[in-house]
Amino acid sequence: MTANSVAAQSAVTDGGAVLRASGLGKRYRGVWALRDCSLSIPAGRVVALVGPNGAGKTTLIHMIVGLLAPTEGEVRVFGAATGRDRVAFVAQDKPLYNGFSVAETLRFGRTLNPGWDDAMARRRLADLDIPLRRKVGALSGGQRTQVALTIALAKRPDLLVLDEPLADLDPLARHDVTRGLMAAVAEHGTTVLFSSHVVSDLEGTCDWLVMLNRGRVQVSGDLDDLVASHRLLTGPAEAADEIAARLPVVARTMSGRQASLLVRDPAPPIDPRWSSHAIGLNDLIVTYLRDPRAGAPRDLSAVPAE
Ligand SMILES: Nc1ncnc2c1ncn2[C@@H]1O[C@H](COP(=O)(O)OP(=O)(O)OP(=O)(O)O)[C@@H](O)[C@H]1O
Repeated sequence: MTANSVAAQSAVTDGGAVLRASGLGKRYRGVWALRDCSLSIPAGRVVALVGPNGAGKTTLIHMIVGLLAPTEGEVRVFGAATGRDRVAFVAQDKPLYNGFSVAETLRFGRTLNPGWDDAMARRRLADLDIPLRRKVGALSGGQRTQVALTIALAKRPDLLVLDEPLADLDPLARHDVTRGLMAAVAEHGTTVLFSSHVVSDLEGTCDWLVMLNRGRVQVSGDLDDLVASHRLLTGPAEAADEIAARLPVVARTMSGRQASLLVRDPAPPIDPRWSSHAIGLNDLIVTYLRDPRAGAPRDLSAVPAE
């Protein structure tokens, strides 16, 4: 059995999860950057990892791709704790050789990666009007991102991990990048995990959401399930405590005699003085991120535990 077929076998035996973290934690000089991180990601998803600055996103990503060793717990990728040959990673600063031309960068990639798809890489760069002769150091920030992303895609990975790929892109380029990611998933079943602050770009792009806040997982789950499982309840402020005692309240805001409660898995019927509304993705994310204590550290994953 080859290494790849062992890994593929492992992916199947890991309950269909491409990635599974259990009690994962990282401490830097006595301070926890990430703690008690347990989650699993099914294959073929586009996963958005969101969280405020310093939430632990890069730390989690670096442990996933094998650049950092956990202080506690473990993360398994395709069922294995080590070995990341089916993973491509684009780091936040998109490290490329400035002195190389784009063509030389592609040649370098082809030399290093046995499964390299050169035709796709050239086609993609031509579609993006990025000249192969241009030195990488002379490209714009957005063009560098596109070159780094093209190299990652040309490796034909089963898991593509990107740390803030959208940060230095204009709205059109962000759209192109997210469309490219979705096409990779559709064509090759690649699982994509990317961190982002650009919450407005997530809708219509990702279908799985992981929210980190102050080193803890607030939420991890299917995007549609998450949106459907939350409701915004509005009603008289004096009855808010009574509702909060019965239902899992994620966040509450008071305005005069009116209270608004974001509730997870609300069990009807509720007090008839209260009304219940659906909540959009952006409002849901912002509400969680505003309160680091919101949301029990719980995995909504559909992937069964081992
Ligand atoms: N090498 C390091 N040494 C010490 N502390 C670190 C180190 N790397 C990260 N940290 C700390 O760990 C915490 C999480 O950092 P991390 O870079 O993972 O967050 P992030 O969510 O990616 O942030 P951002 O959105 O700003 O990129 C922060 O408090 C950060 O200061």
